[in-house]
Amino acid sequence: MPRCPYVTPDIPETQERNMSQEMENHYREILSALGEDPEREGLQDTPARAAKAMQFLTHGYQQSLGDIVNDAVFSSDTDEMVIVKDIELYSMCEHHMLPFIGKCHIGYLPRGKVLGLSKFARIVDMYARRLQIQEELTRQIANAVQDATDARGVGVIVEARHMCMMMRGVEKQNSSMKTSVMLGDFRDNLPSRQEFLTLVYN
Ligand SMILES: Nc1nc2c(ncn2[C@@H]2O[C@H](COP(=O)(O)OP(=O)(O)OP(=O)(O)O)[C@@H](O)[C@H]2O)c(=O)[nH]1
Ligand SMILES: [Zn+2]
Repeated sequence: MPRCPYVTPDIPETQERNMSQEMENHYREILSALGEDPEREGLQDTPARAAKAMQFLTHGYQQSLGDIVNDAVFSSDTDEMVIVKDIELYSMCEHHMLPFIGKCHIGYLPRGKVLGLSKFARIVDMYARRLQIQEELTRQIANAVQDATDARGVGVIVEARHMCMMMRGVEKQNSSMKTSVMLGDFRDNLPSRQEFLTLVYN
């Protein structure tokens, strides 16, 4: 798959142009299918803009865990729980390709090493900027933190509101979805799980 201009400046320019051009053509066809005139003044640049926006919204496909962690794993004697909460996320569900928007809380119990603070947000973004359902997003984030840190336990909670439930379908404006994944001590050890929930919600 061609790589994305937002993440990898070193990709061949022709590949980048091909992906943009292909998307642009499809957006033009969608506009025609809607009964619109893609050549009218207000829409002339829309296919190109929409293609660029879609490439940005899905740029996680062009990233890998190794790239974003980038060796920012540091030796540490800390063995107490670390929490990073309220990491905002913007994603799109794989069913409707409509946005779901919310936040993510991550906790882990280090085992000899800690992960650079910004990397938690980068991990969230990498998976959020791909198509999936919220449950899978939560699991992918948890597994990535586990892989990067070799922690004794990892907990991840995602809270989000889905546009496919709000703007269309059942049109419920006030419901939100909360998903969690607990690994290691967070799953097996009740006090650790409770400490995580207390630190996140109090
Ligand atoms: N579990 C889960 N479901 C999701 C997520 N995002 C969207 N959905 C649901 O995916 C389902 C798709 O159902 P379908 O019946 O195939 O599609 P639909 O006719 O568009 O469904 P409605 O949304 O009920 O109109 C819907 O119930 C959505 O609410 C998600 O992240 N997790
Ligand atoms: Zn959806």
